[in-house]
Amino acid sequence: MSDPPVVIWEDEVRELLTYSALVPRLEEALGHFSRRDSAEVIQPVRTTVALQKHRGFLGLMPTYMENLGVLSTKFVCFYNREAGSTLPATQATVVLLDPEYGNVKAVIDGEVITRMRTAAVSAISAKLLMRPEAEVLAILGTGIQALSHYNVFTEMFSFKEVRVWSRSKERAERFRDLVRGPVTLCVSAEEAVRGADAIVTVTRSTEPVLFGRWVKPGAHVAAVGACRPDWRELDDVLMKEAVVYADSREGAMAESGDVILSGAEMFAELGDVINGTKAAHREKTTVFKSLGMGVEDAVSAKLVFDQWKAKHSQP
Ligand SMILES: NC(=O)C1=CN([C@@H]2O[C@H](COP(=O)(O)OP(=O)(O)OC[C@H]3O[C@@H](n4cnc5c(N)ncnc54)[C@H](O)[C@@H]3O)[C@@H](O)[C@H]2O)C=CC1
Ligand SMILES: O=C(O)C1=NCCCC1
Repeated sequence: MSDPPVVIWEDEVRELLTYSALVPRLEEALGHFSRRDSAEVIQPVRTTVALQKHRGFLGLMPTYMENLGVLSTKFVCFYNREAGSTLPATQATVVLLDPEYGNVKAVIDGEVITRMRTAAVSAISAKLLMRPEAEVLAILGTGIQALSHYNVFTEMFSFKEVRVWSRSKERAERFRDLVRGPVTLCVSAEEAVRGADAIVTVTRSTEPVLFGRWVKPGAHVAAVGACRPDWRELDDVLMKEAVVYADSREGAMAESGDVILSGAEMFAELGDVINGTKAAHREKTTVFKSLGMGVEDAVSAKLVFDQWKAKHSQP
């Protein structure tokens, strides 16, 4: 009989996970994923089950990384909530299994993992694709992901200004009160992004909120929301003018309205750039379309579990 699984919940995950430990593991995982070597990664495109009555979806994200000895799946529910709803946009849990025996080793809160690994991957896209002299960051949206993106982008880069836009003045002010650092609140998305060197879109919008005509040539955009084939955050002009990168080519072709509906060509995966098989076009306007991948959750969960074991084996 195997031991019962350990349960590692939100406060403990927050304590165990740091961007400095997470970022190199995610870079390595993105590189492994793009090599398409089944001993390194088996990660099918997310399966989604519509929760029509609740305007949501259940996403199942199984992943096996043989060389790392990691078998996991994330269950993530995400919703297209009514405007003004205070219910969460996503809820997630990661289950870590023993690949040899098949038993569940740990059930881990997926909220902190989702917010930190998503923001960390956007920061990796900026590390690879943003101009090194970048001074101004703009964030569209002021929710959970906006906060984690603010945290990791200001930890990894030295921006002179961080601008933020929300449709609601109250939410923008709450965001300013929550962050540890300066932020300029903007009254429109256009005001926030005009002249910005890096732009992060982290809204629940299903229509474009960022338009190519506002974007400074050579800027880098990390587009994180709009994870359904008929949802948009970016307009056709931006998608067609930019060099487009994604976390997963298959994921973007199946799930990204910005990619599918614009007909934009996808140039490369981030992992291709990490592996040196595709160029990083820092000199051009670039879009990184993030959908989220199981490998990101798998290496994050392994890190949490390893740290948890180290902490609990201490005398
Ligand atoms: N790519 C990935 O790996 C992941 C993507 N996501 C996606 O990122 C987005 C943000 O997630 P959270 O920060 O957790 O959500 P949240 O609910 O905490 O924040 C959403 C933000 O979008 C704003 N918003 C809602 N509707 C809008 C509209 N029509 N126009 C402009 N702004 C609007 C809200 O005011 C809020 O500031 C969601 O679309 C979510 O599905 C979330 C997790 C992972
Ligand atoms: O990868 C994830 O986790 C998510 N991706 C898109 C929608 C919400 C969660």
